[in-house]
Amino acid sequence: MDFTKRTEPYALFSEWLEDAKESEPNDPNAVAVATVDADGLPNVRMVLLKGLDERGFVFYTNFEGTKGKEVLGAMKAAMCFHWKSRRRQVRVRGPVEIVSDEEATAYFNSRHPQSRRGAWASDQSRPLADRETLIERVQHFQEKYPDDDNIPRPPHWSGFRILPSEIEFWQDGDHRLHDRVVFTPDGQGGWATQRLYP
Ligand SMILES: Cc1cc2nc3c(=O)[nH]c(=O)nc-3n(C[C@H](O)[C@H](O)[C@H](O)COP(=O)(O)O)c2cc1C
Ligand SMILES: Cc1ncc(COP(=O)(O)O)c(CN)c1O
Repeated sequence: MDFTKRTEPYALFSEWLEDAKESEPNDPNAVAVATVDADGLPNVRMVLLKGLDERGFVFYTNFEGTKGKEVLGAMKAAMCFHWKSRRRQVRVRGPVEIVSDEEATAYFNSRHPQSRRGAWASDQSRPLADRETLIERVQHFQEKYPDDDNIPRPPHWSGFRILPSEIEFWQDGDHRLHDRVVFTPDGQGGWATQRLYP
C-alpha cells in the first residue's frame, strides 16, 4: 500500500524498521539525535533506538554527558533515521520524558555485563587522559561489581522518550520527486497527515 495514504505512523514505522533489519549491514536502529545547548546551538550524534511503542521513541544514555545535559536542559529533541539500503528517511521531533526507573533498569539489565560496567566507568563526554585510565576504571568496577547478575544501574544512566509532535516519512523518488508525509497528533488520540512537497 502507498505509504502516503497511511493513517497511523507507528505501524508504518515498525514496517520500515523491519525492512531495514533485512537490508542494513548493521544497526538498522541507529538514529541521529539532535539537541540544543543552552545557547541554542544544535548538536547531533548517533544513538540506538531501544524502545518503541505508541508513546514514543526511546534511547538510553548518560544523563551527565553532553547530550544528557542538553536533553535535560530543553526537554525537547529530534531524531533522524536514514536507511540507505531502502532510500528512506524518518524524522521525529517533540518533547521528551524520562523513562521510568523500572523501564530503565529492565533495559540496563538486558545489556552485556561489560557494557553495564562500562556505564559506570565512562564519564561520558568529559575529558579522558588516556585509554589506560578508562581500562583501569572498568577494572575498578569489575572488582566492585564482580557478579554479572548484580550490577546496579548507575543513577545517571537512563532513557529518554521522544513524544512525537511530528513524525515524517520520506521515500526517495525519481529525479528528486520524493514522497513525504508528516503525521501530527490530531488532539483526539489519532493522527492528522499531510503530504509535503519534496
Ligand atoms: C551507531 C552508534 C550508536 C550509538 N548509540 C549510542 C547510544 O545508544 N547511547 C549513547 O549514549 N551513545 C551512543 N553512541 C555514541 C554517541 O554517538 C556519542 O558519541 C556519545 O553518546 C557522546 O555524545 P554526547 O557527547 O553528545 O553526549 C552511538 C554511536 C554510534 C556511532
Ligand atoms: C555509549 C553507548 N551507550 C549505549 C549504546 C546503546 O547500545 P547498547 O545499550 O546495546 O550498548 C551504545 C551503542 N553504540 C553506546 O555506544
